[in-house]
Amino acid sequence: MPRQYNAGERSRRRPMDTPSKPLNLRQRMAALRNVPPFLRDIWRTSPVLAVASVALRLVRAVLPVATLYVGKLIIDEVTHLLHLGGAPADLSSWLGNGAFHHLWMLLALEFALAVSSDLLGRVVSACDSLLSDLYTNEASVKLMEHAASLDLEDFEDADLQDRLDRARRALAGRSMLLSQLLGQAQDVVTIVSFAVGLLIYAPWLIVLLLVAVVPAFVGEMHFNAQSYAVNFQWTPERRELDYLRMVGASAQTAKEVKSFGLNRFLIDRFAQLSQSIYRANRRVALRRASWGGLFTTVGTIGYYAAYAIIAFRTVRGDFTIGDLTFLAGSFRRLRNLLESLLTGFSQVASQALYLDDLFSFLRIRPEILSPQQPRPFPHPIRQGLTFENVGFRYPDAERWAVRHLDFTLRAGEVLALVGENGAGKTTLVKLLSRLYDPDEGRILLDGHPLAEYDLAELRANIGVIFQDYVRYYFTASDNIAVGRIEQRDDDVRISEAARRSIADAVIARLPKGYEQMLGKLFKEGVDLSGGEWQKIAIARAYMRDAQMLVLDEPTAALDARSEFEVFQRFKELSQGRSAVIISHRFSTVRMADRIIVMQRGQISEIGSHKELLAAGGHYAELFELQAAGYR
Ligand SMILES: Nc1ncnc2c1ncn2[C@@H]1O[C@H](COP(=O)(O)OP(=O)(O)OP(=O)(O)O)[C@@H](O)[C@H]1O
Repeated sequence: MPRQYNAGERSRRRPMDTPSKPLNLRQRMAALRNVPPFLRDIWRTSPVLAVASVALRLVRAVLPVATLYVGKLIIDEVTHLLHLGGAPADLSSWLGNGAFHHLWMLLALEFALAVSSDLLGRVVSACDSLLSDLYTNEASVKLMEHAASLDLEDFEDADLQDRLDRARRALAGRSMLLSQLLGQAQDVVTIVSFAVGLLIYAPWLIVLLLVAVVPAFVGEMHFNAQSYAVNFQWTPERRELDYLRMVGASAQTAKEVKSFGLNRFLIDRFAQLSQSIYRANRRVALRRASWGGLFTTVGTIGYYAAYAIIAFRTVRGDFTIGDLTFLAGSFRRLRNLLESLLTGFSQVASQALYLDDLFSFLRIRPEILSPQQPRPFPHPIRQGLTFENVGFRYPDAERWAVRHLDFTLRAGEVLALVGENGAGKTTLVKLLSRLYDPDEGRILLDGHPLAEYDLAELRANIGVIFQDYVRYYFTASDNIAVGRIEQRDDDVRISEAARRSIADAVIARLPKGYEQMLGKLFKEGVDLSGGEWQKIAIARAYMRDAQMLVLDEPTAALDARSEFEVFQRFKELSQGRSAVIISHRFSTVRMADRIIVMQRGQISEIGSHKELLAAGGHYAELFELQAAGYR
């Protein structure tokens, strides 16, 4: 059974979770569910680098407290030596004096700790950056592969384009997330080590500490979520900025933009849009700065309160001078660490929101799939392709693009489709090559629904050249080879395809022949005329052993002689193959075995050129109209 749903249902299959207002705490926390799969992906990227980074960070995490403690011991030792008196006169007597041995040992230890910490830091960042690069590369490939698996319909969906855009940005920015997460883990260990020291000496300082840092954390969480919401809301505009940038400065558009004098319009529109985005960001940035300033001051007050208490208790004789430096240092470091941990956590939480975009994009599943057990594809096709009451409506469209299509494309037959603009010809072609599935009715190939055949095999057997074929900025040879990219190195096949589509004469005139880079994007590229590009594109159809050829306005840009020649060859070569040709030129159309006339998405007439002329209907009217132009 074909899927039956209306356009509304289809657009609802991927509801957009647009955070038009700032997300609440639960939603923000919920995004953290993306962290474990992210870490799993990182682990898979390179277990060796991941282990190295974590292990080295663990070692590095306890170095600060060790350093601070050795510092305390040094100060206590110095104070002790001062009390003993008998200071040495110069450095050499210092070095030789056994009484200073302990002090020297401590200094050497602190030096060793400092050097190790620096070196470990370097190695850790090298590991992180290698791991991030690897992850970004792998995830980008995954993103491309996934995008390639989606349906054409998905690509025509603006919501999906927004999501893809955010997924790409998520990927670009998310490599930092790894260092951040591992840095967080390292900070936790350091914090625990400092907190143990503080707990032994003065447990109440811990409470003071929390009071000092929590406001900053809450503030950060709030503003990070707001930044994300702004980013989310402005995705379509950001995509428009990219688009305007492209239209304003690209080889494809320069000709028209210049002759219409569109630059000012594009630049103004760009400036206006970017200014609006800037204003939205500025609002958040300014509020963040002012609240952030206030919260930091609260933290500083907490620190100095603690400092004053410790100083007072040292004077009272509860602590040594060494303890004073250790405690004040611990408190300051702990505060900074806690603050950065909490800020980091809120950043991780907001990065996790961006990861949501990446993962949710990767979760989108295509609907046009091969069946589990495909039916063997017929070689040759015997009965042909039958449309049974086929209807299709584009997502969110009110109108049916095509409806009640009932006809058979017989094996070996050349069928032409004619009809005015928007009549549904291209839609019909997209349906028969299963770029879309019908919303109504069914399409059968040799009596079985198209969906029962393997998708790749079906497409390999139907060679379609669309009217908006792509001009690849590749060499001439590769431009033809895209019709069957596995045969890219088969020069004979490529030149044969060029001969059939009369692209061989175009290529013969190129300075580097088949190796000539086409288009003006890359160095030494040569541009072609519209008709020349078209001949190259038609050659792609001949690269395939397709049993069915579909040419959607293949000759629109060809001159009269070329068109005639292309069709002569096409007729010769499509012997035994079925073909569908869409054309507005009756000189082409009349060569077909049968002609389907489409009007407003429906078939109004079917027959041979002669039959249709004799019937005196819409076809005859259109034919007369064009013929009159030549008289
Ligand atoms: N991707 C799309 N999304 C929504 N509507 C579409 C889309 N493509 C085409 N349509 C609409 O579907 C109808 C049929 O379009 P189709 O491209 O099949 O016409 P056509 O006969 O090939 O026209 P032309 O001769 O201009 O190429 C038109 O009304 C068009 O506006």
